[in-house]
Amino acid sequence: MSPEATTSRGLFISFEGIDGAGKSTHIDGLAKAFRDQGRTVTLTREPGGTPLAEKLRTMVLGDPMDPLTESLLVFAARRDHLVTVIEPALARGEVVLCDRFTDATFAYQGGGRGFDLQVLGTLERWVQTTPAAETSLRQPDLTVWFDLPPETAAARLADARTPDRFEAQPLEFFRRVAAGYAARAEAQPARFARIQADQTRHQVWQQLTATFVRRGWLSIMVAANSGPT
Ligand SMILES: Nc1ncnc2c1ncn2[C@@H]1O[C@H](COP(=O)(O)OP(=O)(O)O)[C@@H](O)[C@H]1O
Ligand SMILES: Cc1cn([C@H]2C[C@H](O)[C@@H](COP(=O)(O)OP(=O)(O)O)O2)c(=O)[nH]c1=O
Repeated sequence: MSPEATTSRGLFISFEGIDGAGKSTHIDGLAKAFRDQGRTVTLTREPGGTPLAEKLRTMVLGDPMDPLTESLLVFAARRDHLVTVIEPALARGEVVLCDRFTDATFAYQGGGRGFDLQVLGTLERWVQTTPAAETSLRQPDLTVWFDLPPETAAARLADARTPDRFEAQPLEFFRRVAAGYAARAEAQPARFARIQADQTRHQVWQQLTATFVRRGWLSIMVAANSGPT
């Protein structure tokens, strides 16, 4: 497929998985691949992506709080991020690569913390209903889910960095988070691409690019000439 044959509309792609799954390792390479194809890329993350949302991120990752407070803060950060960064970038026809979005809330606050999924669903509808969304609810066009056993992720993270409030959680917490992701993927299979993330970096990259080439979003040539940065 030639670069010209790929889509040029705005694309909203989120990346999900438990801590240590390998998202950060691959997102920069994907941004470069899209840029090599002439696309403008907005590379962003949640919680965060705006000055206000980054302040909320610092609180969520650092300060003890109850699960409802935590859920309200991540959704407040998301609303600011969505209306000031994501929707305008999509309206300009850009590729938005977002390190985590609402599936993380269902997985971490819902699965990990055991918080009420119906309340999360209500907050999701409030926050992601935007005038610009084609349907009334803004969702990613694709969610790339890095799936791997929590034991493998923990081994990767050991000594890698100072743990935040989530990374410091026991293995059992991440088993519940992983189950939360699996439930979201099962409920919305068309939106999810599951990546077997317990493979080598090269194999993970191959799975990722195949996912994008299959959808006509990356050309085979660009994918073949790129890799994790
Ligand atoms: N396929 C892989 N095999 C082994 N180690 C990996 C792989 N992918 C990433 N890593 C390492 O695992 C750690 C966590 O990866 P990272 O990309 O930061 O995960 P995440 O952003 O999902 O938390 C890093 O030290 C990274 O170098
Ligand atoms: C977006 C989001 C993230 N989180 C958590 C998951 C992660 O542990 C943490 C930050 O995510 P992440 O940016 O992946 O962490 P890092 O930069 O250390 O790789 O926030 C939630 O609990 N709920 C959410 O809605």
